[in-house]
Amino acid sequence: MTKHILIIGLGLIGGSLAKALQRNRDVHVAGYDSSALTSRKAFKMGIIHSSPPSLEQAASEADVIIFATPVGATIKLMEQSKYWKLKDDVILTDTGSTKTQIMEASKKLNHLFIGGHPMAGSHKSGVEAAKEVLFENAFYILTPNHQTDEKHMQCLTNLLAVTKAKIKVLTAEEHDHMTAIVSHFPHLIAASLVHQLDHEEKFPFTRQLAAGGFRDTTRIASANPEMWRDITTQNNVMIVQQLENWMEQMEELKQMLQKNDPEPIQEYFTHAKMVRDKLPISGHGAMFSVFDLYIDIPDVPGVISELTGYLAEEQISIVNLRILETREDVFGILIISFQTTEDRARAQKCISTRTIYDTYIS
Ligand SMILES: NC(=O)c1ccc[n+]([C@@H]2O[C@H](COP(=O)([O-])OP(=O)(O)OC[C@H]3O[C@@H](n4cnc5c(N)ncnc54)[C@H](O)[C@@H]3O)[C@@H](O)[C@H]2O)c1
Ligand SMILES: O=C(O)C(=O)C[C@]1(C(=O)O)C=C[C@@H](O)C=C1
Repeated sequence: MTKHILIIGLGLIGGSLAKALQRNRDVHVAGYDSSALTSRKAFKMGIIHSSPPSLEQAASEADVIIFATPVGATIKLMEQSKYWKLKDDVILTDTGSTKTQIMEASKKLNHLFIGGHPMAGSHKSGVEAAKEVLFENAFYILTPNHQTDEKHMQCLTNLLAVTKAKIKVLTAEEHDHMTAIVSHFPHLIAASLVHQLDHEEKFPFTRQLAAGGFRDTTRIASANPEMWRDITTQNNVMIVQQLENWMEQMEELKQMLQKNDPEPIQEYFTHAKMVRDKLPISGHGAMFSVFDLYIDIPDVPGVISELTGYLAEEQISIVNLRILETREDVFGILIISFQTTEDRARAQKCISTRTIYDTYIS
């Protein structure tokens, strides 16, 4: 029997989920967005099967409703859902980056709610950025509440299986504690690093020098400000706690730097490198939204079109392309990003067999 899914909010996450859920032939994916243009685009792009004009009507036909809206809007929609005529055993769920306030709001609902958060994403937003493979190998956190039973949990897990994400069950508090450390607070650090450029008046050229290091560290600062406003205000206590821990550590770091003893300074970097190098790299997850291939290229005209031409011939799609450094007579590094590890492996093989350029994965 066809399962009717309604996704509310057709941006990066709602659109990606819609695409992935369509892999299952037995589901009908209806999509609703407060922007009529977005709903229309999603329908035209084939991301959703139908674009119902009335949210309440669509909700009444759904077996599963997924709120994929910014977390502030999600809480308001959850409130409204109390007045919708829903099927008795409908499952309500969300994709929000915070969980405590959403799970608190779920207690007032008349229907079953299971919190959700796919730990994969990007600094890009909007339906155009939606990718069917976004959640593959990433953790997908579920936060059941007191009403959740095994049957409904299994039902949602089965539905999400096509995303190829790894389901992990946590409490809302565990979720918000951990995401404050690995997702929310890093976002503030990235934004604060970018703000440092505003204070640099002596050498305006500094911005032009922002190369690999600065760009890599601050990529996430390009994400949707409204989404991050909502995340920061909802998980505020955990984030402030994290900031306090960080400031204590920065004080220790400052003291170490003032002593300027090379040994502990190297140890500081060594320990960070060791922990960073051991982080799991198998999925998109919190760490990777794209997969980079590094290629040593000579600084000669036409080399980039030569390489992209080979990839095009073998139908390997690229997501991004950038050069780290090129000087005359010196090899520069071309970084080509791919959507999946499979694409990257095919590209590496293609370039290694067709050229003499060295390729490597960082
Ligand atoms: N971007 C990420 O990396 C990421 C990753 C995992 C989870 N999330 C979470 O998923 C949710 C969606 O994030 P996104 O990146 O897809 O955002 P997005 O900005 O790409 O899309 C959000 C969509 O929701 C729509 N919307 C806003 N208010 C609405 C309302 N009241 N009714 C209907 N539609 C409404 C917007 O028009 C937009 O199309 C957020 O809660 C976010 O915290 C984001
Ligand atoms: O990769 C990115 O650009 C992201 O910021 C994705 C990221 C994260 O912090 O890891 C952002 C917010 C989400 O709730 C989950 C994933």
